[in-house]
Amino acid sequence: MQDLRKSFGSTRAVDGVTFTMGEGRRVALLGPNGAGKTTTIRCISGRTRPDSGSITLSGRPIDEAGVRDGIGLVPQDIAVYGDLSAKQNFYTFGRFHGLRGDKLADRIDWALHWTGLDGRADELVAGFSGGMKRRVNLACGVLHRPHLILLDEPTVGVDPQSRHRIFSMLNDLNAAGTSILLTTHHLDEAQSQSDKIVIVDQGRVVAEGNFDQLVAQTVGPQRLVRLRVDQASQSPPPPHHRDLGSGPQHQRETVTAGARRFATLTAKIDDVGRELPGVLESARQQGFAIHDVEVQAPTLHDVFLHLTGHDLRD
Ligand SMILES: Nc1ncnc2c1ncn2[C@@H]1O[C@H](COP(=O)(O)OP(=O)(O)OP(=O)(O)O)[C@@H](O)[C@H]1O
Repeated sequence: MQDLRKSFGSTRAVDGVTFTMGEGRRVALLGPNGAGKTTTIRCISGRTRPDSGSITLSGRPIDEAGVRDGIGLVPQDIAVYGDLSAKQNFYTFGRFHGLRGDKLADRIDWALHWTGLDGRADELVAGFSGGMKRRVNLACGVLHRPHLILLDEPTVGVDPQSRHRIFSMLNDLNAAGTSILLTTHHLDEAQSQSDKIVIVDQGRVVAEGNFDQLVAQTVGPQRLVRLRVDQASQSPPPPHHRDLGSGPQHQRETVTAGARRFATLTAKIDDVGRELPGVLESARQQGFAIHDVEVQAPTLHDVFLHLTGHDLRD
């Protein structure tokens, strides 16, 4: 995708988006509400006409006859027929995708098996749970064996167990060579379900790469060390800033549990093996009894904040 642009009136929904995917890859478009993710997906699927820019699939312009046949779209809103059974939905969507005869019958069997709905094939979808409806929605978009699946927020409103199941289904397709482009505003989903993350904000790509590359490009390898210390022996209480020997550090909070007072001290270090012993020793020399140590690696949240200056949920 090269320099894709789309405005709605004065709103620049997509403002020059460029990225590549690669065959068989799993790419996550990560961004807050209104970042332009859905509009990007809709431009690829042909539901929205971009103002400018180019999209190619396996080297062919996406508007060329037949190219979009290799794409499967799974929309954010569940778009299946509640008054039809799972099997009837697969039959109907299979026909939309041009399947007929034995091929259609084979794919209906496959979809029922893939969604785990073999035993509920003839029940009306309206009576299904949210997670089951999502699975039917997913299968309806991929009945025709697309090379590329576009998934717009595939797990909105589903419980963690259903989420896990949906991603396991997608992993099966990806393992068989299908490329997957999904939009999400879940940091954990982007990190665990993709081998490349494209971070979008206000219609623009602000960074792309795998998680390690994004961390290296932004916050770097710095770890946050949290020491939970016992202040019972400290008299008078420690000042707010303490020298733990490495990086900036400060006293974060003091809590009282019975007669004991606990405080959390923090330090930032680059090399856990080399610097952590010094931090612990420094706290010990200052008279703190250490209860707990937590070392926190940079997260995608830190990366996003670093890049955009705001939280993903702002
Ligand atoms: N059909 C439309 N008419 C007018 N404005 C639109 C239309 N579609 C999208 N927009 C606007 O374009 C911007 C980008 O919207 P889009 O839905 O692409 O973002 P998104 O990242 O997918 O957000 P969400 O996570 O909320 O779905 C928003 O400001 C949105 O209000």
